[in-house]
Amino acid sequence: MSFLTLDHVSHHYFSKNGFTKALDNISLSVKEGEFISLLGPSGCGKSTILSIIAGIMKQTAGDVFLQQKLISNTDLSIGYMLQQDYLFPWKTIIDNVLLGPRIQNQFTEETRSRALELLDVVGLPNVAEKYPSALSGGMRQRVALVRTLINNPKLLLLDEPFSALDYQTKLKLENLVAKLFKTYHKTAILVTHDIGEAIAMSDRVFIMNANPGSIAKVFEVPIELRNETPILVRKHQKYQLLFDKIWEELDKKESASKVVF
Ligand SMILES: Nc1ncnc2c1ncn2[C@@H]1O[C@H](COP(=O)(O)OP(=O)(O)OP(=O)(O)O)[C@@H](O)[C@H]1O
Repeated sequence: MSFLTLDHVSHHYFSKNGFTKALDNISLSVKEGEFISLLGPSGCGKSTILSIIAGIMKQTAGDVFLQQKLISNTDLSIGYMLQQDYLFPWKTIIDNVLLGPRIQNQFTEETRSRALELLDVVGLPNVAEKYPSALSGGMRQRVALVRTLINNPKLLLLDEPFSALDYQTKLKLENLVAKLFKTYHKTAILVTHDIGEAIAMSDRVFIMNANPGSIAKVFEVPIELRNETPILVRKHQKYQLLFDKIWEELDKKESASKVVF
């Protein structure tokens, strides 16, 4: 049964620059516990899809269902993680993590214990009373991950969460997130420009067309790759084969948009 369903979703923006048809008739479904990635040329509507699922923006047409219920803008069962960590510099790490539950009047001592436990799980056992400026980019992004997980969301939306990090830190965080999400059986949608990251973390990879955004092709990641860590998966022959196929598909789109290198 589908956990998340997008049913003929279209979206148009109206701005001072005019009318943009961002999404055209997107239909997809994600199973519970599944990890999918969205890959596609810049401007194909990946972030627009996440904003609609998160309930931040209302689509122009179509419906979005989470566990068969229409998504509302107050749905706390959806967590959203972005490229920037958006930690408040004047608040300690623990206060940053607990900000959401406090605003939602859901703070209890149990929430605090859970926050400390999650910081421990992501390898940050001694940072609770520190300020964000004392942490590296990778550490801050791990705090952002804890802040996203503290509400125990059923669905996680990840918008290029590792793209600002150096390569080594990025691989380590991919590893951590993949392990954590498998352990907690989380359903997730990752937006990325990195083919390797999409293959390494996902069960399925969705390739998008631009102008307007639509789903062009869906690649299933072979089961052997799904059981590997994101670091080891890159050594697999099937990884290379899938990488080449996805590259070819994306290359067609870049050529179609007349970007020549
Ligand atoms: N607030 C907005 N007002 C007007 N047009 C917008 C707005 N946000 C996005 N768009 C347009 O909608 C289309 C889809 O944008 P979106 O940011 O969802 O794409 P994306 O695939 O996430 O891009 P990128 O990979 O560059 O982050 C683009 O043509 C963009 O210019």
